[in-house]
Amino acid sequence: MKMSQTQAPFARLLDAPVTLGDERGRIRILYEQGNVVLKRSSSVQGVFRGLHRQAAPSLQEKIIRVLSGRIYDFVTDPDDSDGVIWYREITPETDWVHINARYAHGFYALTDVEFEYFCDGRYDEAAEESYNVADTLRDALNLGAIQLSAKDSAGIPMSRPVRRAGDN
Ligand SMILES: Cc1cn([C@H]2C[C@H](O)[C@@H](COP(=O)(O)OP(=O)(O)O[C@H]3O[C@@H](C)C(=O)[C@@H](O)[C@H]3O)O2)c(=O)[nH]c1=O
Repeated sequence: MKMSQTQAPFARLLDAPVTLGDERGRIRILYEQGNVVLKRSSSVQGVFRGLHRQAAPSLQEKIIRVLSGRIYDFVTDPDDSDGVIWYREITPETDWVHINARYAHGFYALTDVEFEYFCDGRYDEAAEESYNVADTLRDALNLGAIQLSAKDSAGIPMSRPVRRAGDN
């Protein structure tokens, strides 16, 4: 990976080796070494990314945070037929949040948002499962317009109860 050494011995993340943009915003891969990847995505208000999960053996643990803006973050265990979709609000004041690899994960941008996430496990598009929960969330949370990518629109439709984490 290309690093600046202008203030050796400190290295700085230089031009991201991969920048992927679309109408929702962009993804930058800031660091990738072995199974460890650090990514940052920007999304405009109203974008929903997810729900995504990578199937075994391409499991992916994630540690996420919000750098600016606010999101509703969502997880559900697709293998639990009685499962619910859990959500919580995450802002820059929230600490890093761990997302277990068994969960399908996604978020809704309540404002324009910069989202950063560390993945233990490489990106494997062929192993990715995508669940479309847009209608479910629109009904449950009154979210208004939801902007999805074509890929996420084609995800498996999923309808489950939606619960705020911490509520029983
Ligand atoms: C995430 C990612 C995407 N891509 C490519 C695939 C595609 O052409 C383009 C956009 O990909 P996506 O639409 O899947 O990007 P995105 O919707 O931002 O996907 C992310 O969503 C959040 C909720 C997560 O939990 C992440 O793990 C990841 O799945 O970028 C990579 O090459 N590497 C990556 O690591």
